[in-house]
Amino acid sequence: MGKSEIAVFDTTLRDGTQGTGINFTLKDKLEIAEKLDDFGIDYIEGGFPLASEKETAFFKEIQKLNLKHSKICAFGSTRKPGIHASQDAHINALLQAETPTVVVVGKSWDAHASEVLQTSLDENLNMIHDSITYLKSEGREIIFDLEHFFDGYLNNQAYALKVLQTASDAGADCLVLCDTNGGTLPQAVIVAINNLKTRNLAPLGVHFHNDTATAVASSILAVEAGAVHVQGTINGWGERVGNANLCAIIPNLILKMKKEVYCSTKLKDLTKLSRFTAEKANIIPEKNQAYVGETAFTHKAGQHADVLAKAEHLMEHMDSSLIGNSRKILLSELAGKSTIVRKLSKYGDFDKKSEIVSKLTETLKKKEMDGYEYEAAEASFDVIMRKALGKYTPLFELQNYHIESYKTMQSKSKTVGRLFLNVSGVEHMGAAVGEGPVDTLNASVRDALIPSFPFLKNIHLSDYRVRVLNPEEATAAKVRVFITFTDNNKTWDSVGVSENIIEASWEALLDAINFYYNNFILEE
Ligand SMILES: CC(=O)SCCNC(=O)CCNC(=O)[C@H](O)C(C)(C)COP(=O)(O)OP(=O)(O)OC[C@H]1O[C@@H](n2cnc3c(N)ncnc32)[C@H](O)[C@@H]1OP(=O)(O)O
Ligand SMILES: CC(=O)C(=O)O
Repeated sequence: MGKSEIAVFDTTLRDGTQGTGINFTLKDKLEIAEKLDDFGIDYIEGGFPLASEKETAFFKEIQKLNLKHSKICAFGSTRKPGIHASQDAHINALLQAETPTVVVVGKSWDAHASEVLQTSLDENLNMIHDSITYLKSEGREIIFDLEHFFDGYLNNQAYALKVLQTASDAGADCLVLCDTNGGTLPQAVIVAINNLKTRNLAPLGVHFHNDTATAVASSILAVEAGAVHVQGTINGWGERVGNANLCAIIPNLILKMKKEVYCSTKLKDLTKLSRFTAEKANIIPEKNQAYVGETAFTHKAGQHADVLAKAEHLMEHMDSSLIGNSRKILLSELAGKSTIVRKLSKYGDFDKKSEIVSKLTETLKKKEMDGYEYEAAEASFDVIMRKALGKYTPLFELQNYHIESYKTMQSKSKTVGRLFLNVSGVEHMGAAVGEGPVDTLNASVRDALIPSFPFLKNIHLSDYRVRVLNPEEATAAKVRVFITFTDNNKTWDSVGVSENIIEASWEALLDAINFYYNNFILEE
């Protein structure tokens, strides 16, 4: 592990869970904390112990895990007005969490002290001072979050500075300037931080929300201006539109700014960490997230694929493997010959002058004109390439299919199907009753062929999507059907287009089965 010049503070388990739709079970929280520790995050804010029994339980259970590096922090407010810190429920909950570090959040915008806490500005300072000194006397490291610091600084600079000085004098180990409402632009952040440089204060940290889509920018500029502690969440989740995204901040610090950060030796696990956390939150990760998103190194334009073929360092800002991501080149109407050469490379060496490359490029453009889309259906294009190369062996030929849907007053609709297939001159018949035509076709093929081709038992349809291409044609409109198949290990996608949804589905089904048959059965 590297040394730490900048401390990375993760609040996925606290502020992250303030994001809409982000809910973790206790087990999820513990598993995420373990992954954050493996990755080398310096501080993990585990939650708000006063908020619920689950939060309290987290702090008990996490002690049993013997984390290697991360310091677990409990989060809570300063004491209430007019009482001693030792009598305050928040402060006691923080102590009972038994974490080495506690995060105390206090008001630094005068209007919040008077209108929300409904106390005097002096009493707010006392609350901050007492809470910190009391927790320090109990042996805790204190990270003091100055809630609404940048708005406070704008509205009553003298008071915001008094809050900073009070917390620092009380012994806070780090003063975190928070943009709680997320409305501050990076230039204002820099002005404020530069103005603090001449003061004798504890080290500074920052915590940004992303309401102006500048949270990451503000975080890295703040580090440039002298902040030594940066807070954020995995995947940028958090209250309202989210927090600064650590999946962008961490590689920015390490790769672009050459800062020494403890987790630098684990950087290649960043994409995995992002996806693991998304899985725990049961959220499909944003594909276009910087660095770790599925499309962060995906190229669609033909000219870009051409550059990658000639000089890959000229078309990507970094080597995607450094953060555990990978490059993809998409097939589409925007592709050129370079993209086809790359796709054909699994079948041999071709160059842009090969006749087959021109032919396949034309086929691709024409098929896309006709409504096919291969970007998310590469199995169908693989079948096209194999046909062009003479490397395609169909599992069967269709003689005919017959599909009939019926519904009675008493029952919901059912579809009955029967088909005849020809396999090397032998006729196979299959029949099934299914929920709808695609289900029935799929089941009929399996009924006909599983006795001779048991591999079909191991693959199944996992997703089916339909898009109407020209809705103005009403019931005569063309539809595009995408099918995803899986063998529970790999997945592959195919596409079919027709005015008839059954025919479009059949086409996609054929490609999906034949893709697998040619690539994984015949060639195994
Ligand atoms: C910027 C941030 O993200 S801060 C983190 C906020 N996180 C959360 O609120 C999530 C967890 N919160 C909870 O479970 C609950 O809100 C609790 C348990 C903390 C408090 O619940 P309740 O006691 O019912 O209070 P409620 O949520 O209605 O109001 C918040 C109280 O905290 C007080 N408060 C807010 N900030 C501070 C502060 N820095 N110091 C002291 N008190 C504070 C408010 O004045 C209000 O007190 P009041 O009830 O005396 O008016
Ligand atoms: C502390 C915190 O979460 C905030 O001010 O946004």
